Parts: sequence; C-alpha cells; structure tokens
Amino acid sequence: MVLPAQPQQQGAPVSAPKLTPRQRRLAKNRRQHAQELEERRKQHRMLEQASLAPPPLPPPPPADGTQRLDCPHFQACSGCTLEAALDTPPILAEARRYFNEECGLPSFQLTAGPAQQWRRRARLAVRAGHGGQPVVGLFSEGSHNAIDIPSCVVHHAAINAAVRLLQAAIADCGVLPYDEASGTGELRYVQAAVVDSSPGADSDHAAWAEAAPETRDAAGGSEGSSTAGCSVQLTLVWNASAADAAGGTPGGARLEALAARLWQLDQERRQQADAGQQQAGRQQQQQQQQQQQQQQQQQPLLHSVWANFQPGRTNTILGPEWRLLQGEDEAWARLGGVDICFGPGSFMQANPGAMNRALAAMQAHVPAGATIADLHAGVGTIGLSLAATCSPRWVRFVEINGQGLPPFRRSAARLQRRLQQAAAADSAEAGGGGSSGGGGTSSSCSASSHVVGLEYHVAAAGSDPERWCRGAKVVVLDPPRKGLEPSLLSWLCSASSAAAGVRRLLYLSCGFPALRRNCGALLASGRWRLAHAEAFLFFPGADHIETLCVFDAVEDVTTK
Ligand SMILES: C[S@@+](CC[C@H](N)C(=O)[O-])C[C@H]1O[C@@H](n2cnc3c(N)ncnc32)[C@H](O)[C@@H]1O
Repeated sequence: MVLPAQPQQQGAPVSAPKLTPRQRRLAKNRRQHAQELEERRKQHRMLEQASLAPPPLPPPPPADGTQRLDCPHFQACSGCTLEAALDTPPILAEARRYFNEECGLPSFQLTAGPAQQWRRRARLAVRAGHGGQPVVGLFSEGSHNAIDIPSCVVHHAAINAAVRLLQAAIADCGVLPYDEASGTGELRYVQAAVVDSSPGADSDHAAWAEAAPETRDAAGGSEGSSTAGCSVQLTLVWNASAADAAGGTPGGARLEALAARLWQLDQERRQQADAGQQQAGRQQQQQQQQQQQQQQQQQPLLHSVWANFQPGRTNTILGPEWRLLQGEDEAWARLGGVDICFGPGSFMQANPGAMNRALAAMQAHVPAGATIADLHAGVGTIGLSLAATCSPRWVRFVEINGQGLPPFRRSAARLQRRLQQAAAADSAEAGGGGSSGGGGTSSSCSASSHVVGLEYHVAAAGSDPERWCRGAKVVVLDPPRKGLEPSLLSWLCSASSAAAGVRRLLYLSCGFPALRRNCGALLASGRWRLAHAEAFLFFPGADHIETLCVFDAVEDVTTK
C-alpha cells in the first residue's frame, strides 16, 4: 500500500466535524471490522485452550495513517513502542522533511503492509517466572524480567504455536531456564524462524516480476495468518560449549532429550488432528473452520531443531557453534521471486513481506543487462532476486560474514538450474533460435531466462572497493545500521568510482541517521545526484523505517 506525503495531524478536533458519506462509510467499516476482530479473538481464545494452532486472523484494514497494534501485551512487553498510527512513525516525518527540504525531492512515500503477524523470525528469552515455571518471551519494559507473550500479534502464527510446543517440552523434560544473575541454567534463548514447507513449488520468476504487488506478497514471504505452507526452524541457545554438551555428556543428553520431546510433541499434535478430523463438528461453518485448522495441524509445525552453544557471561545471544538435532539442515524461503536458502545463523529479514516490497522497488531501478555488485550481501537475497528478475550479465556478491556462503551456494545453484531450464524452454519455443530473455530495449527490469555469472567473496566491502565494484554499473548497498565504512564511502565519492564504471547506487538503509550522513557526503562530492527515495515499514510497532535511495552518476544526468 502506498501512502502519499501528508502532514502529521495536530491534536484532536474541538467539535465533531461534519462527515462526508465516504467518511461515514469508512467509520462503519472500521466499527464492523473491530466487532469481527473481537469475535474472532473470542473464538481464538476458546480454541487456543484446546489446540496448538490458532485460527487465522482477518487481514488488517488498509494503511491510511490509522494502523493500530491491538496487542494485549503492549506496555508490559518491550517489543513494540508504538500502539497507534503505526504507518506514520515519528521518524517518517523527519525523513520526509530531510528529503523534501534538504534534498529537494518532491515526493517521499512510505509503503506499508499488514501491522500484524508480519514477524517471521523472533529471538525470545527463556527464564524462570515468579512461580518457577519456564517463561519464553521478551523482557518487560526497562527490566531483565522475561514475560510470556503467547498472544503477540506481530508474530507469525507459527512462531506462537512453536513457543507453546517448546514450553510443554521444557516442562516435560525438566530443563532449567537460564539465570542471568548466577550464569547457571541450561536454556538461554530460543530463535524461531518461519520457513517454507515446500520450497520451489512455484518458481516462475518472470511471473513474479510482472505480478501485482498483492500477488507478489502472497507468492513468497507473505505475512502469515496461518501456519499452512510453512514450518519453523527452531534454535535452542544452550548455556554450554559444544564440547561440554557433546553426545554422551549429561548436558548433551538433556539437550537431545529436549529436541526429541519437541519432535514427538509435534507428531502427537498431528496425530490428534488426524483423529479430530474424523469427528468434525455438526454445524457447517464451524465444521469448515475446524477442518481448515486440522489441515494446518496435520502438517509438521517444526522444520528442524538446532542447538547453538553460548557459554559466555555476555548479552550476545548467539554463540559461534551450532549442531543440528532434528530435521533437515536446508531451510528455504521465497523472497523477491527467488528461493533463498537460510542457515539458522544467516542474516534473515524478520519481515519478508516488507522485504518483498523493497525488492520489487529495487528491481524497477535496474536496467536489463546491467552488471551488479551487491556489497552487503548476507546470503545473497538482493543480488539473487535481481539475477532472477532483471537479466543482469553478472552479479558479484561481497559479505563480511562467512556464514552466508554455504546457503548462498545452494540458492545460486538452484537459481542457475531454473534459468537454464527457462533458457531451454525459450529456445524450444523460438524453434531453436533462443532468446536472451530481457536483452531488449527496455530500460528497466525484465525476467531472466539466461545463465547469469554469480560470484561471492567473503570480505569487508571497504577492504578493496575498486576490486569489488570494477565493471559494475549498479552497486547495491545494504549496510548495517551504522552505515557505510569510511573507506567505501570515500571511494564512492571519488573519481575512481566513475573510472570503474559505477553509474547507479541502490542504497537500502536500516538506520536513518547514518543514511542521512552518508547521503550528505555522496551529494556533497558532486559525483552523485539523488534520483529517488522512498520508505518501507519493516517493523510496524517500532519507530523505524527502511529507506531506499537511488543515486545516479552526475555525468549521466548532464548527458541525458
Ligand atoms: C542489513 S544486512 C543485509 C543483508 C542482505 N543484503 C539481506 O538483505 O539479507 C547487512 C549485511 O552486511 C554485512 N556486513 C556488515 N559489515 C560489512 C562490511 N564491512 N562489508 C561487507 N558486509 C558487511 C552483515 O554481515 C549483514 O549480512
């Protein structure tokens, strides 16, 4: 959904204004929506007591500056800071002022998606509650006391269901929650990542690139109101080194028992659903709803269970060592029209629906046949999506963290296979003549059906920008919150980047203050002009925006 630029509302109206027919209709819709939501919540609470999978919630109302969180844990939990007007967070007004007034851009729009159930990856603390029972949740506001958040509305339904399963398994196995004060206990945190249950079922990159935004969201990484088609890669963060919790040690035996119990509970849950289906309810509507739930429950909820070992007295959640305890090591999610492989330690956007929207926007700024350097690549999500949909000649990936490389190799191999199949189908269709699938005259993205050169380097982007960017017409920058390394920024601002052939920068930023500094330096260098900027709501409920800036080389601007 695209929001036009609009001023922030100041204060409440003094007397009730006269409403237009449209406003009256909207108000009626909102009232009805609130009633339906409350009704479904009631059903949800009743059904929750009897089952692990909650029923789907209705889609949120359109984003128009009035998105609300409606979460029962708000205030108690530290996870969200905004309760109302989620799609106009305070930082948006600051960014809009900057781009309009200081950069002279006439428009700066925000694209938002649903405010609920968008989170597909969560890290939750495991601690003992006041009564000694295990708590799996977030810290309460301003403290290190963890609280349960079983009805968290931003979590994907599969995450809340997996947490309930974990709490049952912890209790069954008598696992000790971590105690920060003494550094004792066994289970410190859990990470739950929602992945696709059957990846690659529909891998038509061309169709994705050309589809309407709503269809694209649904076709990969959409916000989830149900657990259908997805499962959870669960990581247990254990308070020991891998050696101290190796098989055969007491610690290792308890860890394995916990993972086995989780797996068994998931199986039991499916068996119960099978049995339940045979005695479906009497009334038709109720029966349909129950059948839908049971179908979801018949699928495995858990994709895999991993251990991560963190023995240090530190606030850093994850340690360096991993072990697969149950299930498969390969996990996939569809993003930007391409299947992306994720390890449990890989960088993964928590809100893939919002990332899909950002990827679609980036694709629109990549000319067909471009050469691309993706400098903060993670597992390669952006570059692979551009490779699948924009027919580049090659994409070079650079990433400082070596954990991105093994999943990248798997995704790249799968993509190349798909592109080869598409190229073969194109040639057959053209009577053997073949097609480069996008090498035409169009100046924007079109779907690839030829093999793309893909190379991945584990290195800091600022270590040798000349080498990483040489020959790349488009450079993608997606740095961490602190922004670009000084060495990379100064190279981009220099004549060397022009000599290397760089003509366009696509800068996706998760930290507005750093983006503002970097943007100021790029514009002051005289080498770049800001051609476009827009924002995406990646974390509804937080005062945060993700910003995409497109910079064009100044010599290109003057010669156009
Ligand atoms: C915001 S994430 C983006 C990852 C990826 N583009 C994606 O969308 O999944 C930033 C990435 O930059 C990597 N990174 C941090 N500093 C870096 C540097 N100096 N050079 C290259 N990569 C870096 C991080 O490891 C992380 O994977």
